[in-house]
Amino acid sequence: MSKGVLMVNLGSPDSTDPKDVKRYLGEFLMDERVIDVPYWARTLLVKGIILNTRPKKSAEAYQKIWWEEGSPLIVLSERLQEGIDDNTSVPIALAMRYGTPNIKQGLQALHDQGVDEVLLFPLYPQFAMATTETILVLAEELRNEHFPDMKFTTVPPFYNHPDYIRTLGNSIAETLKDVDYEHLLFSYHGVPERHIRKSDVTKSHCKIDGSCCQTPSTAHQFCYRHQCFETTRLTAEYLGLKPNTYSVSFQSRLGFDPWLKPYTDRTIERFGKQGMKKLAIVTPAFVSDCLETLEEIAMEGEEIFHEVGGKEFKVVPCLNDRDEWVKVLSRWIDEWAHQTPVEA
Ligand SMILES: C=CC1=C(C)c2cc3[nH]c(cc4nc(cc5[nH]c(cc1n2)c(C)c5CCC(=O)O)C(CCC(=O)O)=C4C)c(C)c3C=C
Ligand SMILES: [Fe+2]
Ligand SMILES: [Fe+2]
Repeated sequence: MSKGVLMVNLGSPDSTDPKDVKRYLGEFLMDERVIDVPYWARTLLVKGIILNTRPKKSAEAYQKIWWEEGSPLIVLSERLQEGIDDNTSVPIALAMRYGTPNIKQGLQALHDQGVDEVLLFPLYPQFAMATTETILVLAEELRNEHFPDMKFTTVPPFYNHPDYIRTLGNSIAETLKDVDYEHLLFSYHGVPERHIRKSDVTKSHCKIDGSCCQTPSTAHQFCYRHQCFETTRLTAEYLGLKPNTYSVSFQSRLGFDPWLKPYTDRTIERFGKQGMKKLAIVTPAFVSDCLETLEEIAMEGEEIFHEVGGKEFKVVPCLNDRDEWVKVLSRWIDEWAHQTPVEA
């Protein structure tokens, strides 16, 4: 068998034109694992309400962060792919869950190179129904329909992998080396609380309270909230952070349902109102900088902090194509590619 890798990230609109943003948001938000309500209700909500108002506002936000080469998320994912490509002989394709290049094109590119054993690599440290699961489900559907002879293996969420924690920790330490800060906020993309309950395989563990995510359970294999707390705990341990000098919050909520709390914008505001002057922020749910880090955190977040009296606001970049990260991922891929199959 011939092996290859399909790395998958979220995706971006093709341009900052509101029409392209609308097409992208339509594909994204009509995904039943993102807006997880019955089809008729999703259609009403997305096509009847959100797509009539949000594309213009989102397009303006994208215009603030767009690069000459295109969407930062896609450009940075491509740089990561190129870096890995230089470090391994295994064919690597890159795809986006929404927009282009899509997962079917990625699988086709590997198929055209003679690959019949694919390592599916969702570029998300923590599992979520709206990210990891939707990639794996779509890839499986495409395999059944178009690539029946392909074999899939999946990279599991790496939220607690020592290589990931070390790389994240080193990136934070390097960025904050000469920065005087009072608090480090770990801001993760939010999800509706309902998603956490839906992904609970025990159907009773996740209470979304002060203790469930710290109490051992098989539910944690699919608990985004637990995995965010673990990434934070392990990174803080690696960096030797003192208690009360760091905390967790969740950003980017959409709609009126309760999402994971505390919310990042309100946390930043509260810190400023309490008299904090110097805040540092890291966003470990994203491996590539994107709209949510470059605009929502680095621009809006800083503005909120300054409005309430904050002075210094330092954002740690995502791992992007950081040399140490490229080497870690190349090694993971090589280890998978060169392992000897277990004889039956
Ligand atoms: C950990 C990663 C992500 C999770 C979990 C996630 C859940 C989630 N997102 C939305 C709605 C939107 N997200 C948007 C942008 C966006 N989301 C992620 C990652 C996760 N989303 C990224 C990397 C990005 C940036 C994409 C880019 O092009 O840079 C947007 C679009 C922008 C906007 O209009 O604000 C929406 C909408 C939901 C509803 C959800 C879980 C249910
Ligand atoms: Fe999102
Ligand atoms: Fe939990």
